Amino acid sequence: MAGMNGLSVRGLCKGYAGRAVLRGVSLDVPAGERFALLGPSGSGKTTLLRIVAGLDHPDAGEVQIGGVSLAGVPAERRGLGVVFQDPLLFPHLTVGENVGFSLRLRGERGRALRARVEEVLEQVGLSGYAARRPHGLSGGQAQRVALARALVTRPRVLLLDEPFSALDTPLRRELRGWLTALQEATGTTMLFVTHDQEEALNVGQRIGLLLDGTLAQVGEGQAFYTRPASVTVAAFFGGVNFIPGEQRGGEVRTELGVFRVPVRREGRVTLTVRPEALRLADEENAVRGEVVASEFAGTHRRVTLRAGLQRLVWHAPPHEAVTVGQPLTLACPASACWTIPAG
Ligand SMILES: Nc1ncnc2c1ncn2[C@@H]1O[C@H](COP(=O)(O)OP(=O)(O)OP(=O)(O)O)[C@@H](O)[C@H]1O
Repeated sequence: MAGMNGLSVRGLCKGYAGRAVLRGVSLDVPAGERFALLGPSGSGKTTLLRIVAGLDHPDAGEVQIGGVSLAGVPAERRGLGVVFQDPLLFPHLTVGENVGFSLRLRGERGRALRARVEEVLEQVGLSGYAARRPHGLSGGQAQRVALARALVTRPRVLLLDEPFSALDTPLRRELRGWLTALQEATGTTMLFVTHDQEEALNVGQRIGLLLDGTLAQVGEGQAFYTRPASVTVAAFFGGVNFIPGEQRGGEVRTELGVFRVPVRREGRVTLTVRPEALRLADEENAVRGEVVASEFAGTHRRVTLRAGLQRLVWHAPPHEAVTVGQPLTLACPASACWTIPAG
């Protein structure tokens, strides 16, 4: 039970013209949580959001809020607020009229309506903007008006589909911080769709990674780096070191030697260690090899070590003096190692 305003998605399937886009997606977003749905272009994020919003119908599965199915409930009666990448404001209406639009549709008028509109405009940092027209607004302001319009009816769940993708990076960062604070103030359950990892990590208290219509992993941001569920997930988050091995308990036997790891398993595995976690040291889990590449990459130096048939990538400090051809010993701290069951 996800609480009164918790969102649940159960076994959602959707295809277009015989091509599966969602292949049985189940997801629980507890009441009051900010959940980021992350995935590359075409992974099915928008399709999932549109089904939750009631703008599209699933082939199978259902959506629930507070444990109650929304099957057959039209979009406008689902108690949702939706924000898209395009703010979609009515150009001929004022900011206040845009924000109050859905309240008017519900028959609200007069002072109560104006007071509620002013209240949400203040929440999004635009008090005093009610009489303005949309055309004079900046991109960030227009998107905040769209958010005010979504919040004005006090939705049970707020859905956002790439709301900041059209804006430049500094503004995007600012709006994210501001959205997070706003969500904390209102306690609204939030599903935030993005293709941007940094944005997902920033906004989401938890993240769901959607790959090819399937949730590849759901959890806290850090787990995608330190405890990836698959090689694909690890690679999506910039993992590059994958070493086949045979695990017994907390040790993995590989071509590069025996590694101590913080997870116990038995059988064939892929050992992975983050490139930024390697250390220039000769200690536990050390790998000796020869540098075959050393490239300055701005925030770090990308060093490739060859050891036997394996390659290990290390993100060294940017000004570390490492040259091609030199021997090098790198330690893989046990706490930074992880294993993924093979096959
Ligand atoms: N109405 C539709 N008719 C046919 N195909 C569709 C329709 N809607 C989506 N698709 C296809 O479904 C796949 C998933 O689309 P979706 O928009 O859900 O992905 P996405 O993860 O949101 O990607 P993007 O970030 O590019 O929007 C795409 O291949 C898309 O072409």
